[in-house]
Amino acid sequence: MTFYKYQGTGNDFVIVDNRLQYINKKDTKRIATICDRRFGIGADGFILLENDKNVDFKMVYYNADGNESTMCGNGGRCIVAFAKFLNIIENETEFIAIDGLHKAKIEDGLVHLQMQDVSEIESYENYMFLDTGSPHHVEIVSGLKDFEVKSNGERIRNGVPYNEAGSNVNFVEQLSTENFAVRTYERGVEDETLSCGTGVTAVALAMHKSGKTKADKISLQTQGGPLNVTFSTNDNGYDNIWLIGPAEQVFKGEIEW
Ligand SMILES: N[C@@H](CCC[C@H](N)C(=O)O)C(=O)O
Repeated sequence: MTFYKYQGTGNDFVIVDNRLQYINKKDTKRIATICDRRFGIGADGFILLENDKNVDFKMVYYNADGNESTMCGNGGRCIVAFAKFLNIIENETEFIAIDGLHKAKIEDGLVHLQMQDVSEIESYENYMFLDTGSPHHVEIVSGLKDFEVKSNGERIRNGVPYNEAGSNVNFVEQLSTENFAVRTYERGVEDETLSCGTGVTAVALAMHKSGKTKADKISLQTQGGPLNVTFSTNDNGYDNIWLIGPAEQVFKGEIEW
């Protein structure tokens, strides 16, 4: 099996062209081993590019634990770069993922991915919760650089109200009016990753909703580099939401499936 490795601000993925449907998608153990950093290739997630009748392609996303999961924003940006590499698309596309249709474009070397509209943002005393294709807990902390992301993220992800289904957990520090630093504990990786696309999208909307910023173009500094999120507001919430950043092929290889 030929695989490709991509990274988007350090969130890394093994991507396979499965248009001929030769991957056994139920083999959770095999997918988890491929993502294992010591016994496999190593990745935060595994992505299949498949054919779709109506749009350019279909994205199927698995977390590093081998289970199919909800939307991955950085993975979405990486699969757009992969589709261009395979000559399936030029610089604009429409594809389908688990949360629905996504438009995307490649401009000035950056992949712009349109995310689903968001109407519900829950606000609590210490945190906010919203779904940007994947579920995200957003919490402001001070001293983010030295914050214990893994232990706090693990406790929140497994605790009330998320329990077994879990949530991704984002810790945020405001750097300036429209610039925020973010560190994310990812469900399904069960650790901090260097970046999370649906996570920074959730942070941008939560910071706007809570009045921490009035900007509709927000910069997010992840451990793996900068991302931008732009959006419009409407009576119901947020639409025209775009996640913007780099996506790079880092190598290709062959393994036995
Ligand atoms: N890395 C992701 C999010 C992937 C899904 C997540 N781990 C979950 O299970 O919700 C991103 O870039 O959005």
